[in-house]
Amino acid sequence: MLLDFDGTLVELAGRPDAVVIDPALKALIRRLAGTFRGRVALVSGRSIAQLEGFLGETLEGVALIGSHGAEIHIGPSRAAPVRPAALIEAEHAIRATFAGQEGVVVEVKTLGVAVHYRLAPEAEPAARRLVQSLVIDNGLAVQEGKMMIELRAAGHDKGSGIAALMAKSPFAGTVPVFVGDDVTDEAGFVAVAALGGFGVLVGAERATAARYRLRDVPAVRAWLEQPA
Ligand SMILES: O=P(O)(O)OC[C@H]1O[C@H](O[C@H]2O[C@H](CO)[C@@H](O)[C@H](O)[C@H]2O)[C@H](O)[C@@H](O)[C@@H]1O
Repeated sequence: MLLDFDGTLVELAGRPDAVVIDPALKALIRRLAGTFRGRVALVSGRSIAQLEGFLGETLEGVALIGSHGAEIHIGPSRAAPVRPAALIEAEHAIRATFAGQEGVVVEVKTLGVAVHYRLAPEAEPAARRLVQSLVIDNGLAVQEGKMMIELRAAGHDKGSGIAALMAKSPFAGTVPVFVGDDVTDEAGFVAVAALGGFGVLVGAERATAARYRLRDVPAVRAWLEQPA
């Protein structure tokens, strides 16, 4: 059972650090880790450090794919690329452009820098122009997201992360199900289908590689709460 985080397990919030982790979510994740005997993973665009910050000990027995597939933790095994040096320059350029612009949030992650304009939608064109101009054969790629655009380490996506996870114990030989809501999740839907499993899109109908759909976060949580 492979689960996206923002917009799937937790409701989207105005700012990246404002998501609400309720006790029921922690209890659900613990229960799933038991039900699926360790074959549960969070698959997020967030860094693993961010996920651990939100969920702490709840993640015991849960595998983690972070940074859009670049970081993979299964038990004691840890894999992640080196942070591209170009991210430092990119962060400076982004901060210089949006300094003092109310509502624009710059999120610095282990392997990326994101510009969020959920609270300042008028900043979207400038954010897109800037981020796209900063990819110049420097190991960075543009990642689209909901009301944000990000520069991140190139060469990975949620599909490659899921494929790597599914090749390892205790996931190898099982059928993957991946639940997600965002464009970054589409590569994951393609990957699980190629492995004989299926994707579940969260949200309104759209063109997708997922086979099934759930309406929203409460619908995901209710589905996962059902007895196995
Ligand atoms: O792959 P995910 O776990 O869904 O992470 C995708 C991005 O989620 C976060 O941004 C989104 O959620 C924020 C908090 O609700 C919201 O303010 C923002 O508009 C959304 O795009 C996170 O901040 C990003 O780093 C993740 O890549």
